[in-house]
Amino acid sequence: MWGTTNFTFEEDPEPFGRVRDQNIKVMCREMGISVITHCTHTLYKLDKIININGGKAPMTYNLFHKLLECIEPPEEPVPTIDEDFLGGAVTPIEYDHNDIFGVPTLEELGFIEPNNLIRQNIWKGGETEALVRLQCHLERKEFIATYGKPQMTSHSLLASPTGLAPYLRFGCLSTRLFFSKLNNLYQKIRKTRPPLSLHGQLLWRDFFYCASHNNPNFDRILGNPICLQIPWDKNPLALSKWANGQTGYPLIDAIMIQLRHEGWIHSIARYVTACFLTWADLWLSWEEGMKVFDELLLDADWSVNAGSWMRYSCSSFFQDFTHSYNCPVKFGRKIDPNGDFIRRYIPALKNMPTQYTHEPWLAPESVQIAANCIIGIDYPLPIINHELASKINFERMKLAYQELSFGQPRLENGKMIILGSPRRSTPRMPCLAPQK
Ligand SMILES: Cc1cc2nc3c(=O)[nH]c(=O)nc-3n(C[C@H](O)[C@H](O)[C@H](O)COP(=O)(O)OP(=O)(O)OC[C@H]3O[C@@H](n4cnc5c(N)ncnc54)[C@H](O)[C@@H]3O)c2cc1C
Repeated sequence: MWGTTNFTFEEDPEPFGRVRDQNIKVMCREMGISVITHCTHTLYKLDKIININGGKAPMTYNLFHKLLECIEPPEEPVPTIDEDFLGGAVTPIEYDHNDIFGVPTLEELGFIEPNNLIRQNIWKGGETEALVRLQCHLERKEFIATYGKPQMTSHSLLASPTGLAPYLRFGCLSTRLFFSKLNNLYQKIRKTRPPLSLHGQLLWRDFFYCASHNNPNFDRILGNPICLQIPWDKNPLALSKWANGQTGYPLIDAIMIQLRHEGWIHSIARYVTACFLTWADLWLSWEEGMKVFDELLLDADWSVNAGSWMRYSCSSFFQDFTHSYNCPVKFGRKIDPNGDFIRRYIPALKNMPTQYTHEPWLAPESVQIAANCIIGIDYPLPIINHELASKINFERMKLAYQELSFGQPRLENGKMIILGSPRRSTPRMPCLAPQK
């Protein structure tokens, strides 16, 4: 951390220290500058977890969680401005500070906003904003106590004024501060347990950081030892339609337009669109989806993004979980029964009667004319037949797993479960359920 030129140098205890960091230290040493390193971006010292796991990163969240019991808890955060900021601790600045040092606007930087951009000033940058959000977040005690079983509505898909991921991503909010404040709160209220608790969500972040340790190919399929080499299709046109919200499936399109306009989408929205792009519908590579998220998400994070894409495309991190949001129409009706979310982001469907908002191609011609939205002209026809595609893809996935010696699939309560092969002692594979 750079603060003054008068640090005391401490040997870095990290065996996995990055070459860049080492180079900086060497450079500083040559210049007579001391450097002190702290583990701050993650909660835990990841090399310790890897060491006690025999030099390998744990590949399931359960194992990761167990290993945490064997190492010391995260350090307490150092006192920060948040202790005082409500009390009015203000750094004196010159009256013309903004003129001289202010951040230029997008226009001043030469970016022209597209006309159709629904830009909302949702994500105000900086630590002060992060701390206010954290405070609000913690005040929502009930939400925190029952986190993991939230009642989803279409409103839940909108950016929340207490969202924190972009602040963690840019270091405006310390993960240790977040964790420690949660700890304090959990001592007072009833809590859910990881992996579903908010605590558990933060640990997912550390889990993916840990899993990507020493794996430079973590964000790609080729050469990535932890990723199943599933033979995904290549279809640049379909990829572009997905990325630009033109698949003809309103829920998917509304989410992708929201992402493009606002730089954030809800966790479940990420999951739904990831499934659609990969195993549920388009059978395109998770790598491509990850690149789009990487470009558009404000909280885009190399480890968490790639890790999540691998997980939700059934390519890695196999553990018991059931895919249940893979049908955009069915899930769309459930979460957005009145079509409010869809109309917000797809003006072409504004006047489409609610019964057709999730399947506008089924609207009779007279309804389309009355709604001023001709499907195929004003809004695209569906890019794919979901029912057919999900059945075909399901067979392809079965084949891919079999060829990779990942055991025989079986049916349970209408959902397909693929058991990991004993040879690889892989935990149970995700349930792949082609939905009607
Ligand atoms: C395909 C896909 C891609 C994703 N890409 C990213 C990414 O690039 N960066 C990113 O931070 N998260 C990513 N996530 C995880 C998760 O969706 C976001 O962290 C979460 O939606 C952020 O919203 P929030 O600020 O309301 O966080 P909350 O739900 O309030 O959670 C608090 C914090 O916990 C962490 N967290 C929450 N859920 C997860 C999770 N499933 N995995 C790891 N950490 C989590 C985040 O740091 C987050 O800020 C991705 C998920 C999917 C399915």
